[in-house]
Formats: sequence, C-alpha cells, structure tokens
Amino acid sequence: MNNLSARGPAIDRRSLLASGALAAVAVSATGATDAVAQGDPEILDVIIVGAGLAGLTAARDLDRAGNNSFAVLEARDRVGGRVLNHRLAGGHFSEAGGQWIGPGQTAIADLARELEVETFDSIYDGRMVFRWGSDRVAFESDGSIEIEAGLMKRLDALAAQVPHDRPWTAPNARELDRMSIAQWLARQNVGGLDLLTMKIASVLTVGSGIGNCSMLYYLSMLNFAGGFQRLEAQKGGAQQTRFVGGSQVLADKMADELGAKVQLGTAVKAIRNWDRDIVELETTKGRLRARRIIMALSPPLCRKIAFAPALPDARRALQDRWPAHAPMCKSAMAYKRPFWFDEGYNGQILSADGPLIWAYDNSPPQQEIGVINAFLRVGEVSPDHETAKRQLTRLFAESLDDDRFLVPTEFHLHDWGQEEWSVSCVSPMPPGLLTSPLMAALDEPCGRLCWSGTETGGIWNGYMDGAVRSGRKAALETLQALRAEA
Ligand SMILES: Cc1cc2nc3c(=O)[nH]c(=O)nc-3n(C[C@H](O)[C@H](O)[C@H](O)COP(=O)(O)OP(=O)(O)OC[C@H]3O[C@@H](n4cnc5c(N)ncnc54)[C@H](O)[C@@H]3O)c2cc1C
Repeated sequence: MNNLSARGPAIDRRSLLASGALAAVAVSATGATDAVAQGDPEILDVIIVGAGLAGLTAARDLDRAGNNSFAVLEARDRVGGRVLNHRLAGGHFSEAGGQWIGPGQTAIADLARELEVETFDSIYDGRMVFRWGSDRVAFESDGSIEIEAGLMKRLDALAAQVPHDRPWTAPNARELDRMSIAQWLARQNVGGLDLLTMKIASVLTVGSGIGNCSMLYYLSMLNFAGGFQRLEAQKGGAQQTRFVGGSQVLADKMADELGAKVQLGTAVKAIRNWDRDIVELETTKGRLRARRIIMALSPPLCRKIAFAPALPDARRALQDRWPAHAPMCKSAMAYKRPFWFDEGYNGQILSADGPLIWAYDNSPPQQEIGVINAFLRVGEVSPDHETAKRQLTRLFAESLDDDRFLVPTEFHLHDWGQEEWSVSCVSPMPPGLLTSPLMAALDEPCGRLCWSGTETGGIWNGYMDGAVRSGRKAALETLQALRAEA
C-alpha cells in the first residue's frame, strides 16, 4: 500500500485529538471535560457515528442550528470516509475515492459554495483510445458516451417511469428488479461495441459487472440523474466537475469548523439501549451516552457493531443482504506536465480487458503538473506497488504512443477492497433486493437510531451528493425529535 497523506495542515491537531486521553476529554460540549475518563459519561444530545460527508454534514447542521451537545465518532484516523486525497509533491492532490459532481447535484454544490471550495471542469475534449486485447483505436471525444441512439432512447424512456425514491412503484418493477442489467441488454439484442460500453459503464457507475446489478436499480439511477448522458458522461454528466484541492477538502473544512467535536480513531463497537431514552455506546476509547444517535455509515458496516437489544429482523436482514464488496482500485500517476495535451490526446484510455478499466486526466486546474488517474481491475493489477507502476506506465506509453509515460514522478495505488472501514464504493444492488419488503428498513428509525449515509440519500444515493442530503435530513429529523421531547 502506498504512502497516503490524508489530511491538510490540521493533521497535527487532529492526530493529537485521536491520541486517546484528549479524545475522551474532547467529547464534552459544555465543559465537564474528563467525564468519560471517569466512567461517568455526560449525556450528549446526539452522537454521530462516522465522519464521512454524511456524518460531518449532519454535525455541521446541528451546530448551525445552535445545538452544541454532540460528538462525531470516527473509526479511522482521518475524516472523509470514501473521499480521500492523495497528496502529491508541490502541494497538489489527486483523489483516491469520490471526486466528481455534475448537474443536478445541488446539495454538494451548495455545500462547496458555503465552504468556499471552488470547482473546475474536467478536461475531456480531444483524442482518446479504446483498447481490447492487443488492438486499439483512437477517436475524438467530446466527453459524452457513445451508444446507439435507439438504445439510449429506450433506456431514458424506461428510466422516466421509475421514480428514484420509490422504484418499486414503477410499472413492471418486479420484473425489472428480477433482471440484471445483462439480462435486459440481452433481451434488447445489444451486442458489439454497445455491450462493451455498457459493461465498462456498469463497472464504473455501479461498481459491479452488468450481471450483478438489478436493472430496476440502474434505471432508478438514470431517473435521478435525468438520463443516460447525465449519469454516465463527463460533459454535462456526473463526471464533469471537480473540486479545487481535491474532494476531501470538503470533509477537512467541515471537520476544522467542528474542531474537538470530531473524535478520530474512535470506532463504535456496541450500541446498547437504543430502544430507551438514553443510549449507551461502547467505543475503542470508552463509553459515551446520548439521547439520539445518527448512524452515518453504509448498512453493511453496521454489522460490525453489536446492538443490544438486537436490531429488528428486517433491518438485520437488509444489512446482511446489502452489497458489501469493494473491488474498486484507483491509481494516480504524476508527471512533470500534462504532455498528452500537446499531441491532441485528452489522456483517456478505455480498456475492455487487462488491469486498466479507464484512465483519465486528473491534473490540477492550472496544470502545473500532469496527473493521470485510473480505475483498475482488482485481480488483474499487481498488488505490488512497483510492478503495478510498470504495468500501467507501459500500458499508457503503448496506448498513447509516448515513452514519456514510462517515467512518472509519482505513483499512488489505492485498493478500497483492503479498507477496514469502507466495504463498498457504491452499492450495486443485486436483483430482487429493491422490491423486497426489506427496503423499508433502510431509513426506518429504530428507537433512538436515525439511519444516514449516502445509501439513504433518496436522490443521488451512492454519490457524495446523496451523502450530503442524507446528513441534512438526519440532522433535521434528529433536531425535531429532540424538540418534541423537550
Ligand atoms: C473509488 C470511489 C470512487 C467514487 N467516485 C465518486 C464520484 O466521482 N462522485 C461521487 O459523487 N461519489 C463517488 N464515490 C462515492 C462517494 O465517495 C460516497 O458516496 C460518499 O463519500 C459516501 O459518504 P458517506 O458519509 O455516506 O459514507 P462514508 O464516506 O463511507 O463515511 C462513513 C464513515 O463511517 C466511519 N465508520 C464506519 N464504521 C464505523 C464505526 N463502527 N465507528 C466509527 N466510525 C465508523 C468510516 O470510517 C467512514 O469515515 C466514489 C467512491 C469510491 C470509493
């Protein structure tokens, strides 16, 4: 695994907070500082589990609403969860996790504006290369995704009938949910280049092959995006816009605002009495108590927490069935400058096989250095850092006809499948789950527990935007519940 620098300048302060004694002190919102250490925890209004975008947004909203009796508990020694910046030389960044936003993602765009984080568009105009086996072809791209016009029309028309927040109410919902994307495409006689494009799009968008994801789920995504191009493309789509400083800067800025309320290195191991007025949390740093808990993490990660009493059957079954595998691996290759633009290339390579799925330009906005990021096929790319670097530089050099690719200044590799606290990038919902009665348990509160995290976003779920929406909703519902009790 590579040498990741996860945090900005505040890392020293936050590392200090993560260091045990101070973390126990930090929970106090009102000044009774060492209560946790003495085994007599102060009762907070709210504890938020998880300092990803959802948890931090929820915390920020509580704070802005005037409530300062809360803490955010984060298992890792950094904030951001599935957003993570690789720090490159010269103070540049490249994202190992979530990075783009696009039209319609208003919640995350608003958050960026509030935090004064600027955005810029990806560069996608130019020649790109498509490769399969030892063959390759270069073609001009404008950032849209080419599939046969009739197929796109059929997908968009079907998606328009699938309400993203209630996909199970769509006409033929059960039939579409029983079917994988692959089965639907086969019924439409889709083959050749269109099938290849759909296979690659599926891996990148839903994080799995077309055989593993429900067609109804994919249609619900097309529905919230507003059509195929809006979901899959760069130009005018969900892969269009980036954040200056890398996406983790959003999480870092929120954490900086929240200061000592965010406790790093504090994994929640058990939650007791969630059905009573005061809930007790056992963490790796001691016990805490609160009136309300916001669970800002993905459903399968909740399985690591021991709940007493046990969660309702439907919630447990949902957590068990929720996709929990993260076969996504991303790399960043840095160069002195983005020389590929000189030759008219946009830096993109799409590959039907081998270690590479999709390489794309990820240079900083002023292009002081050149960066090519890539999504990789786990299992095909060597887990050894140096071997993987050689594999990829050769591939880039061969695909774009330029030996300068062989000598990068830096290389980072990040395999999300190796992460303890992120079991999936996005959720490739398997056929049958979306129309099962278990889905009602996704955001149905259990006693004092409010379920949050991008999976509960309602729109753009699976995306950073969904995470922000889910955090806002959880904060609002929790504040309302506290007020009702007062
Ligand atoms: C490779 C990759 C590429 C992506 N690309 C994009 C993209 O381009 N655009 C986009 O919009 N989205 C993208 N996403 C998805 C996006 O990053 C996520 O949807 C979003 O960041 C999820 O935020 P969250 O707060 O809901 O969950 P998370 O980020 O998963 O946060 C949950 C937090 O809870 C913590 N936690 C877990 N268990 C415990 C515990 N027991 N105790 C305490 N803390 C715990 C975790 O450490 C984590 O920090 C991508 C994701 C990946 C991995």
